[in-house]
Order: sequence, then C-alpha cells, then structure tokens
Amino acid sequence: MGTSFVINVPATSANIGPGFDVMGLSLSLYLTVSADVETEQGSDMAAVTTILPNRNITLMYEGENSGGLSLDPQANLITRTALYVLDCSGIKQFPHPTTVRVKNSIPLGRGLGSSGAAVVAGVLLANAVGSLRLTQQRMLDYCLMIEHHPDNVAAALVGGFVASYLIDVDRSGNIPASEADEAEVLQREREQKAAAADGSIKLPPDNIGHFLQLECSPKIKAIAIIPQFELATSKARAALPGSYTTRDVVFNLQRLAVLTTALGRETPDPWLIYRAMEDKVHQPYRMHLVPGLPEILATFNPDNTPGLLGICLSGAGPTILALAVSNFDEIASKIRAVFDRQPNGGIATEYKVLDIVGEGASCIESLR
Ligand SMILES: Nc1ncnc2c1ncn2[C@@H]1O[C@H](COP(=O)(O)OP(=O)(O)O)[C@@H](O)[C@H]1O
Ligand SMILES: N[C@@H](CCOP(=O)(O)O)C(=O)O
Repeated sequence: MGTSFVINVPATSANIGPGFDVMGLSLSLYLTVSADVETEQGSDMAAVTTILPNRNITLMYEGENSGGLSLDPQANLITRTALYVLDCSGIKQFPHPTTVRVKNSIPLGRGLGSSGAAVVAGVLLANAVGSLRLTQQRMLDYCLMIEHHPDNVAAALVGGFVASYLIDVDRSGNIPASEADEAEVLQREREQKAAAADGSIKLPPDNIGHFLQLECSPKIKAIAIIPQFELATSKARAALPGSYTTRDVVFNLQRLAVLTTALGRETPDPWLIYRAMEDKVHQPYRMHLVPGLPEILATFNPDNTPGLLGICLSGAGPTILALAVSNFDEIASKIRAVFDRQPNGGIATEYKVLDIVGEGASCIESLR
C-alpha cells in the first residue's frame, strides 16, 4: 500500500529572439517523473532519526542521454532539488521509502529547457512526497533559487507563452547575481548550510518571480531543429558581454514589445513576427558556438520560406526554433540542410514539430 505521484513537466524554448531571460514557450515534449511512496512500510516522518545514505530514494532513469546522468539522489538534479526543498521545510530525507522513475524525452543541453524542467520536477516532487502544500508562486520561488533566469522555469511551471521577471533581490537576500549553473547553486546552498552555526538552510525570499501568460495563436507550431551536440547553458552564457550599447538594448526592447502581442493575433502576420524575433543581445555572441546559425538567421524569411513566421536560437542553443503556420517538414528540411553542409562532414540533426501547450507542470496523485 502506498501513494503514487506522476509529475509531467513540458520542455521550453526560452528567449524567442529578443526576450533574453524574459520569454518562454512551453512545448509538447515532456519530462515525466513517477514516484511510488511506500507509506505502509516506511517509518513515520516524525520518527525518522537516521538519515539514510540514499535519503530513502531509489532512482531510475530512461530516455535522453540515459547513460550520462547520475543516479545518486544527492547528485541528480531532480532529486537534489527535491531534497533541497524538503530540507527548507526541515525534512532531511524523503519521508517514506520512494522509488522515483524518470522518463525524459527532453534532449539535454540543447536549449529546450531540460535543466529547467528537472528543477520544476524536483520542486513538484518535494511538494508531493513531503505534503508541503506549496502554492504555485512559492514553487516558482524555489525554482528561481536554483535556476536564476525565470524564462524556462516560469514557462515550464505555468505553461503557454510566458513573460516573466525576477525581483532584483539585494545581495544579502539570497538570490546571488551570478551565472552559476543549477548544480553549482545547490552545492553552494549545501556549503552555506554546513557553515551555518545552527546548520539551517536559507529559504528563498517570497514572491521573487512574477509572470504573465500571453496569448499565442493556436495556428502556430514550434519546429525544433536539434543538432546532435550539447551546449551547456553556462558556456553559452559565459559568451555574453558584460554591457551593451543603448542602440542594441533599444533594438531588442522595440521588438520584444511587439512580439508579446504579435504571436497572439488570430491570423499571425509573418513579417511583423519575423522582424520582432530579431535580437542583438544574445544571438550575435553565440554564433561561434553553433555552426550554421549565422547562415540560418540570415537566409530564411517569410518570403522565401512559405509558412515561416520567425526563427531564432532556442534558449542558449544549439537548437533552432522556427515558428510556423504551415509547411513544417519543408521548413525543417531547409534548416537541416544548412547543418548538413557544415565543414568536416556536417552536423547531424533531428527535428520535432511541437505544439505550444497551454498547460504547464502537473502532478497527479493516486492510491496503490
Ligand atoms: N532529466 C534530468 N535529470 C537530471 N539532470 C538533468 C535532467 N535534465 C537536465 N539535467 C541536467 O541539466 C544539464 C543540462 O542543462 P543545460 O546546460 O542548462 O541545458 P538545457 O538547455 O537542456 O537546459 C544536464 O547536463 C544535467 O546535468
Ligand atoms: N535565457 C537563457 C535560457 C537558457 O535556456 P536553455 O534551454 O538553453 O537552458 C539563456 O539564453 O541563457
């Protein structure tokens, strides 16, 4: 006898051109985390005195990069996030023996929000197994404590076409202004906790991320052209400059303001969207990390590629995101051909035609 939870979290495409660290789209490609909790056999949460080495978790994984991820619950991003959230509520391990099965269809390190989805899944997992009753807003706080840019996690948590910002918490207020990746952030939390005189962990400040779900025409699909190489988000962030010209910032602000409503029009205007998806803040500095990207951005447009609305780097890359209303396979073929033509035998790609899904992360509970 026990309880089962099935958590589904969508992939996301962040930035959508000019909305660096602001915009995200949730996509019909999922990370699924199933947790079977043995409530009958396990000891009562209050009675747990010994911290088990595996924190009461058996972890299994299948799907993308199945050989490459740690199954150590204290190293794996999903369970490590869950343990951090439980710890913030004074719970040192999973309250009951729990088998966690991960099925992941989101390619890792490709700019489709795999790490954001893992963080969101970890927060939902802790909420479920620890009966924490966290609100969606509080879950977002936890996600942002670990992934410092809100675009992926907000879209993965709430679904749809999402704009978000992070409150500028002061330096003593827990959200460090750093480019550390999720694993480094969790490690730092662990070290700060170990160093704290009372062994306490810092809680995320309240209400640190705000979001708005925007209209997106149901006619629009997302074509993801996914190169077969990984690009760590931290590496792609390290390529960005520390400051920008006023001209480039204004260029992006103008486009971003138009993009927020252009995608919601019932009949999307291809050239309006195409121009509104141009960017001068992150893509120009990431060109060298994605061979083929300069040609792809310079070549395809709504006139020479019917059905295309706009094209950009998905998240930090290397995936290319093309928004379109028709001719999805043809558009994908043209973009893939650019990767095929790259020096030294080309770059292998796969592609997926995805829906923009209105529903974000979910957790379904059942009794066994
Ligand atoms: N399902 C998962 N389970 C555990 N760790 C994951 C999972 N998905 C992603 N990660 C972690 O996140 C890293 C990729 O993050 P990142 O470089 O930000 O790329 P992405 O653009 O896919 O989010 C992986 O190398 C892995 O450490
Ligand atoms: N705004 C971030 C988005 C990273 O997305 P990911 O899917 O590549 O993790 C950035 O551009 O760095």
